[in-house]
Amino acid sequence: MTDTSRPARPVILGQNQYGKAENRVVRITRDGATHHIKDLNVSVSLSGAMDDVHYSGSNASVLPTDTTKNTVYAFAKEHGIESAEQFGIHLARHFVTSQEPIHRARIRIEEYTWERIEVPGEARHSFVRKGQETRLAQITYDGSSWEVVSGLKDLTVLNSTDSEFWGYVKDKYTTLPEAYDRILATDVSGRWRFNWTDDAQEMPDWDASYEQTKQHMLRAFAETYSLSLQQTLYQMGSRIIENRDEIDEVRFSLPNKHHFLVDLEPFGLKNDNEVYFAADRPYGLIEATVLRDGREARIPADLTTL
Ligand SMILES: O=c1[nH]c(=O)c2[nH]c(=O)[nH]c2[nH]1
Repeated sequence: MTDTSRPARPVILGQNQYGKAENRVVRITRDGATHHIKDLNVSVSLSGAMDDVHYSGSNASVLPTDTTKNTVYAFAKEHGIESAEQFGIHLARHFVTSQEPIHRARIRIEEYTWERIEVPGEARHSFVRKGQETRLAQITYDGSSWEVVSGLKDLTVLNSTDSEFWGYVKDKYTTLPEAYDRILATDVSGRWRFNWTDDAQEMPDWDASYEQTKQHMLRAFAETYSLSLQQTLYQMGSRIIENRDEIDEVRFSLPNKHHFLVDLEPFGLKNDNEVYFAADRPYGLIEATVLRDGREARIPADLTTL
């Protein structure tokens, strides 16, 4: 019998996934006059037995992307948003266990944080957007095992000393002067993968883990006497692996935000490492994975895809 669901052409369908991207959901929880806010951007991506819709246009296995959007909002009401990771786990489990054709769900979440504006009196419902980093989470579930990768982006940090860069390769195109006291600045983009993969394991405390991981990263940045951004990156990653048992892999993408000393000689002034030109481009881009020994690297090299 010929299989009419697949066209008799030397063409086959490859990897495919679908869902609703960037569902912006804001959940207010009221505790009397004190309100709490969670502000997420949730992207749902589902895959499984989806050949027919591509080959023949049969939608019999397709849960509409519109429904996946509605599910995000309904779950925000029904389950609340305890943490980005917990919310993503609820959603991923729901899609895989409630729809037979869906074999894998990937939920990506960006979280924007708000800080309470403290005012005299009773009112506790005003917030100011925290200008710091965006928190990230990606949850993937295939019906038996979990992969949780958390992270952050746009966390801007700067050391005004304790950074050098010298002893590098010099060829006929090298003009960079060696630096024995420079500014080191970067916008941290980092991801870390948890070794929680199974419902039988005790689940990490996602919020506590995030805060501690961020603190280790920042402290390592501040405490490392840096001979290169590469060395600082490794210190940041290894500090996390050494201190957080629940994390097996960390990947960073760190732009080297160059600060060049301005030549003030034309004005008869000496620049004693005080006045810099903050260049926005080009920038060095330093990227690496730091891994618990014996574990597999799974975070993609290009963090812009995660
Ligand atoms: O920390 C640095 N690493 C480099 O690889 C590099 N290259 C460069 O020009 N400046 C720097 N700084």
